[in-house]
Amino acid sequence: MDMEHENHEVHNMHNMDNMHDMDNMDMMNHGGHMMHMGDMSKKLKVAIILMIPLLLISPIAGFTILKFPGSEILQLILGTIIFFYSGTPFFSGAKGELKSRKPAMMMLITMGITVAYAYSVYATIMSLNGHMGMNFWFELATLIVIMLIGHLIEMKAIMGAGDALKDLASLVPKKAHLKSGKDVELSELKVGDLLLVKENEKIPADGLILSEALVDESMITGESRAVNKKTNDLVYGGSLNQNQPFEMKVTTLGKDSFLNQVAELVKKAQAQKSNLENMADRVAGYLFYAALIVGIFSLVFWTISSNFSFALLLAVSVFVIACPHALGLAVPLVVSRLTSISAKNGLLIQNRTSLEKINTIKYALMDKTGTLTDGKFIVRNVIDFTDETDILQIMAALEGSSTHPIAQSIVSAAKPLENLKVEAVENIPGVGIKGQVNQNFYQIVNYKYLRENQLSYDEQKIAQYLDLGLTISFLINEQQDVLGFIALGDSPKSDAKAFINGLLAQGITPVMLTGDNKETAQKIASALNIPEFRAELKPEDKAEIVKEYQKKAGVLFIGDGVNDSPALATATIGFAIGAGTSVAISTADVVLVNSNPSDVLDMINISKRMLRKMKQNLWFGAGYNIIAIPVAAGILYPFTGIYIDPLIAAVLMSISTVIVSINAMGLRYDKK
Ligand SMILES: Nc1ncnc2c1ncn2[C@@H]1O[C@H](COP(=O)(O)OP(=O)(O)OP(=O)(O)O)[C@@H](O)[C@H]1O
Ligand SMILES: [Cu+]
Ligand SMILES: [Mg+2]
Repeated sequence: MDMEHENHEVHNMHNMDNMHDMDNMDMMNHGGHMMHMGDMSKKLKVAIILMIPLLLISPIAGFTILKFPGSEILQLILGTIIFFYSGTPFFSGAKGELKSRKPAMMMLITMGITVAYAYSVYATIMSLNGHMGMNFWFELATLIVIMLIGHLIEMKAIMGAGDALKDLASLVPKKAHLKSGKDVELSELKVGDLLLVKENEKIPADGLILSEALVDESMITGESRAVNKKTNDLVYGGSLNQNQPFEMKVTTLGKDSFLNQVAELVKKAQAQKSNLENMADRVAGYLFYAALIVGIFSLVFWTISSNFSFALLLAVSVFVIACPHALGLAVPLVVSRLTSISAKNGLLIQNRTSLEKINTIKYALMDKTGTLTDGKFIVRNVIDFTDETDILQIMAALEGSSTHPIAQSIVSAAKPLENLKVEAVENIPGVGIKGQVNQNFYQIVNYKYLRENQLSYDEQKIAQYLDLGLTISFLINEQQDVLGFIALGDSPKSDAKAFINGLLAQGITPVMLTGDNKETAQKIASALNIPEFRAELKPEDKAEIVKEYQKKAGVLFIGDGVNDSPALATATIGFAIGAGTSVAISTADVVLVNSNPSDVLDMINISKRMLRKMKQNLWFGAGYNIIAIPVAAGILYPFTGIYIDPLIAAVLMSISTVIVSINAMGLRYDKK
């Protein structure tokens, strides 16, 4: 690896803080506008300072506190400065919206303040020429002030909700101690460096530990227990060394580090747009046109039936109150909460949009080996029909390169291999493995293969192992003679039963799908109380069965193996076991970091709450306008005398976004 490249990656890691800010910018970028918080607060301060003299010299409800020659010119000057200086965030926002041909909230605000400004200039010129008229200078100033405050509050709210990434970034310490005694910046670290990690310090990078230590990884994996690390175990940058100093060797840095990958996932999950969100965007677009039409209509109507300046006032209110901020934030705010809550519960969301389908779920299809069982097979018995060969040796030789859990247990049960020559090894999906050992061709096959190919075998000898619910792997030669078999077993995970019961309690039917034999499947199913199961499946069968169930309702799939990936991709929501194969992990919607199937129950509950919050927010964000726009247009005025001043309209608009963000923050979840 060339050094420059590597340094660049490390640099990326350091920039995680910036990355976080950029993310928020993206969110604020809804209608194509971008605002800077610091800039905005300066513009707000200027507007507030100029607003005070304006308050004294402007007519408010027909009464002016201070009147002196030239005071009208002064109003014009102050108002113009406020409009052109403090109003710019809205203008540039509107420009962006026009460019992307999606007129929305910034356009509405710009229309509102521009109408108010133009009319005030006109009224001031008229009154200088002796015509009396009402002007909006004070309204204009307060409107801009409140809009700026509203948007500042809202930006802060988003930042608060989006803290997940910042929390992750702050986990990594700034410096690392080299074993040689020197302290270096993280950016100077290289793969292979030996580091010293002191007691109660954060681990600076991913690497192999060279002694023993107790490490708290809760901030990364969500696992609350401290993990006892032994020599050559992996430790992750960002976790906490709890008891004694240790040395470690750096293995991964920067972009490839575990923490950075988590951060990337969080970022991706937040950037995805779901159906609900696209709907919100569309409604926000419609609101612009609705406000435009209603605004113009009320302008014409009230000019005819009342007077022009009252008509203008109401038109401005309509534009301002319709600003669909609450709508635009309804979903993103809930999403930021979702990602951080889930991460704390050991759930990594890779594709959150599928979680919105949670209420359709009626079936949970799951794999057996590695998902419900721990996938650590133990060889129980080796039955060798031959005299001249050691079948365990041959089988271990064939399995040497396989990642299948059965393969790994056979390899570890065998004595260290003698000089066997292993060639042309090939997996037989759903069956086993084949290849040559010392020039002789062999296959490892399962029980199903034996029956389907009608090989002769001693049924009696097998029956007792099947009764025990063991998995059996047979060794056959080129002539398809059965040379012997190995009976293996693994045991259910400790929380598998709680998981199944949890699903049943939620009205979700668990179904086990396995490549293993029927007898083993039956044993596990009845031990765990699983009502339906299918066994002896080929890898492609699992996805087909998922489709079959999907005709009836939404389907969850939980799996770990290569043979589970098609099903994971097909399912409505796919969950991969964190300790599973990388293929399974990359196709899943959610990764169970702690490899406990029962964490799926947490995700179900969190998703349901998330969906409820999103819907509440969308209804509120859209519903508020159904009432607010007509009232702002003066519909109540003829009967009750009630109308909405632009100032009040701006306050209501801000309050509506605050309500939406408070509601989103209310998304909480505590594991029972
Ligand atoms: N490398 C292998 N060595 C021995 N047997 C194998 C091997 N690969 C597959 N098999 C046989 O094929 C069957 C199906 O394998 P597959 O990987 O599809 O499912 P599985 O991992 O056993 O079970 P599950 O689907 O529950 O995870 C296994 O039960 C086993 O009998
Ligand atoms: Cu707004
Ligand atoms: Mg499996």
